[in-house]
Amino acid sequence: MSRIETVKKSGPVIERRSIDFVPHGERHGKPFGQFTLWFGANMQITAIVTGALAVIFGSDAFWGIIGLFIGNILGGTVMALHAAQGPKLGMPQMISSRAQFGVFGAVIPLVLVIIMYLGFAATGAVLAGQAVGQIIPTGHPAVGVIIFGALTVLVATLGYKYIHALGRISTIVGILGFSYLAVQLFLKHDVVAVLGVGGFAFPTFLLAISLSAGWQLTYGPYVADYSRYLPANTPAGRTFLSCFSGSVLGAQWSMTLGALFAAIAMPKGHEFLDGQVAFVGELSGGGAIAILLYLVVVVGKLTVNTLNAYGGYMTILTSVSAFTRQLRFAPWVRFAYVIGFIAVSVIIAIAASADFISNFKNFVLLLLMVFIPWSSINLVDFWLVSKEKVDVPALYDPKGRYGAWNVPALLTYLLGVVVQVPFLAQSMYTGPITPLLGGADISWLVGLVVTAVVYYPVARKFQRPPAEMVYPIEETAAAEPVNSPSA
Ligand SMILES: Nc1ccnc(=O)[nH]1
Repeated sequence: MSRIETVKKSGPVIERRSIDFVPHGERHGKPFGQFTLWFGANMQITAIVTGALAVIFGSDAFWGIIGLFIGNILGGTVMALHAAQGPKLGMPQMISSRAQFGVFGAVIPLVLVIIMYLGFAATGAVLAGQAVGQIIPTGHPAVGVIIFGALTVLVATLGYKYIHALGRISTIVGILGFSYLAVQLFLKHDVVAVLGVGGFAFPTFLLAISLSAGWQLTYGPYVADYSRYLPANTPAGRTFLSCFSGSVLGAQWSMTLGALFAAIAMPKGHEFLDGQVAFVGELSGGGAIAILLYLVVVVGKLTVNTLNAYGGYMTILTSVSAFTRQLRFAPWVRFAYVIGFIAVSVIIAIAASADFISNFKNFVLLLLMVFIPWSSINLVDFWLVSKEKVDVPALYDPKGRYGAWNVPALLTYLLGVVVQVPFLAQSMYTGPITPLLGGADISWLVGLVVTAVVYYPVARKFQRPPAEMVYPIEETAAAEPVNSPSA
């Protein structure tokens, strides 16, 4: 038992748990914490870039903003349905997907998710590194990236409590900074003049919806990680609403700014695209205010990048522990994994910052394709088939209820990936149906719906969910959830 004692000795400063079940006695917090974390995580420059892309790819600013809003609501619903699982599960989302795919089978979506987090961490570090470079000019872009990476390692290593604290800071900083930007935008530019000039076009409207829906869907694999310490009897509706409203409002605010930036900068020749971070500084009017706005950029990116690092390290641990069968990990193990993960992202960021925008768009839409079916299978199983009941010990046992490889689920997953191919609109590949839709990529919607419709009867036939939630043995001795939702 020496391993567990090492964990305990480190005290409460650094989080003790990783992919193991959070006992009811350690549950704390209120659903409102979901709002601030996800609002803060979305008040960031990459969301601004995503909003700008809607206009750059041809949407009128007004219709682009409406399309982005619809996409945020659709994608945000899926994302918050994952979040609402956290208090019940008491553990990270990706380990719970062993309930659908089997203890080894879950490794397939896990590896893809790890690559996605790495990509986000790398692309995010490029932008945040630029902002750090504006605050502390060294002449070497790599220095900003490395400083940002070090900050990410710090917060992700401290863990859950500090990540939520950063979310609260980021919410306040984001509201102040983004309000200032909005005011400057309206004072310096004739914003109303750029609205509605392009008219409505269905393909570009669909594209705007897909961009923001895709943005929200990327949070699915890790959003429940940040609600897993909430008391198990927290009403799912409250977790859902807090998370949903935070993520949708934060993203919509950022994306609206982005769509307007792009609409205004475009006639003068893609200014926003040429240097997103510098554009924000210029809009602020320069000087001390610009420095403050660069700080706003760094804080927003730090929040979401910490989620990438923390979610990334737990996903890697989940994959590794399928084979090693280890259950608990000491804080130094987290530190080692987080540092390894961030080091790789920093190296990619330094090596590959050119052509950032087009790579970013392709990257998000391409990776979405491989885990949209994961999202669909997870949600259908948890909410409709297993009906919120999980056998927690069996998640750690390839010979248990969930087995090693769940072949029906894995085949459905494969189908969910393949069915999207005709609908793809990628720089490397455009599906045969895409031109009929004017070039818009709706593969995400096809993937979500087809996978859900196929998986439901499959799961009804093959899944054997427990009649009641099964907790680890040490928990069953204790009474059921001890904290009230408002504790
Ligand atoms: N899931 C994410 C979306 C956007 N940016 C990130 O860094 N991560």
